[in-house]
Amino acid sequence: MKVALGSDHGGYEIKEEVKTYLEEVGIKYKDFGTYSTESVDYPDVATPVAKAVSNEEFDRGVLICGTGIGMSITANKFKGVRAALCHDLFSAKATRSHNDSNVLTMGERVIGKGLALEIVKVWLETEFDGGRHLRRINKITEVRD
Ligand SMILES: O=C(CO)[C@H](O)[C@H](O)[C@H](O)COP(=O)(O)O
Repeated sequence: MKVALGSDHGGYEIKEEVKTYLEEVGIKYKDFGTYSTESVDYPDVATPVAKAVSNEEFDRGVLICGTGIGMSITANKFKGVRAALCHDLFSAKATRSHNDSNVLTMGERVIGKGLALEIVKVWLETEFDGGRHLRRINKITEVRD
């Protein structure tokens, strides 16, 4: 599995923790920035990460900002991206088994690094259940406004 990782300044500290975790468990990743706590605009980071998942260069994406909301809104504009904002373990597990989410977003101003790492772990480890959930995901793919 290859993970595309990114944050704005509001999610920088947790992004660095996630990198350490991925290294410890031997999961390949690319850090798309940001590389300091200097202020940046979250769409500028969410875009290359979501593109890398959309074009299947990477299997999954993890995006962190202050709330996780801006990252989620941006990432979900990309074809084939199912970004899920998760701040609890139940949602992190359910969004993998039911939604086959391929991008996880979190907010560093909402949760601490301990919970964030637990969320990343369960989200990376949980498989998609398929079945009725696949039918629903296919409907999402086909939705046009
Ligand atoms: O995207 C966000 C909100 O949806 C993030 O929380 C950003 O990190 C936040 O908006 C950044 O705010 P700042 O006041 O510029 O640090």
